Amino acid sequence: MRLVQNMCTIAEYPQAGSASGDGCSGGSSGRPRLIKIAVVGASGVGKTALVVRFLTKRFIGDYERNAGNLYSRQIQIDGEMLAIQVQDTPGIQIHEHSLDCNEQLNRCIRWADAVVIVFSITDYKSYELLSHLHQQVRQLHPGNRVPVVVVANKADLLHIKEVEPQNGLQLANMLGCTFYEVSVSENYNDVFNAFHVLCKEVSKQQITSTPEKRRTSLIPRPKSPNMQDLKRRFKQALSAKVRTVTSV
Ligand SMILES: Nc1nc2c(ncn2[C@@H]2O[C@H](COP(=O)(O)OP(=O)(O)OP(=O)(O)O)[C@@H](O)[C@H]2O)c(=O)[nH]1
Repeated sequence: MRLVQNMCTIAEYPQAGSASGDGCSGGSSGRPRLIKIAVVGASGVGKTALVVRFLTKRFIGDYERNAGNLYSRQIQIDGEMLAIQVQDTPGIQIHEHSLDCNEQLNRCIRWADAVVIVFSITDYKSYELLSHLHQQVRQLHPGNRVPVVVVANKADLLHIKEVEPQNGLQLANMLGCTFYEVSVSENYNDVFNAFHVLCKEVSKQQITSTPEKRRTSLIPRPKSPNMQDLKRRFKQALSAKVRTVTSV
């Protein structure tokens, strides 16, 4: 990717959040809490453009094919400074009836606290991929409701649309995801709002789940059987048996 300013890749970025890397510390260490977002979708839907727009406010029309870069930015949400890491992922290849999710993509999804699934309204196949990707996210985060936002991009290209925006909204609702129709090229605010909503959701989850985790770890473990007691009872049982045998 070219011409990216005001951003740094993970290699340059100081590890925000936690040493444990669970993205939930901060607070006590004085560092901003870390929120990790993966952006996934078919090739050419505008994933890189979306990420760059969010991070720099700029639309840069021409990118090299993405190999999966990680970017970061700090934003303030509800008065709290958060460190956001955004993982741009390589475009997914669509096969006949299956999703070709390689290990790199799966790793990104597992790593993320939240996922943005992007499709383009000018590419029906990218829309069809949506439910497969959503399923993949749920499979890779079993028992954990990772927030997912569906972004229908290229809203400025209505004259060549292949997907009715209404269909995107309906499907997103069915999947329980927030939906945003955006034009990365023409509108920064919608892009920002999509990420903002997602960050808020993750932030809320982190805040509510952290004390829960702590409480769970404080619940006493069931005691292991007391060996002395077991031995005593065993001896008692044995001597009772011996008495029975002797008395016969
Ligand atoms: N008209 C229009 N073009 C867009 C918009 N967003 C992205 N594009 C263009 O779509 C093309 C693909 O954008 P990318 O951001 O490279 O798409 P990608 O999903 O990252 O593609 P891969 O790297 O192949 O996965 C580029 O030519 C962008 O300029 C948009 O909102 N409107």
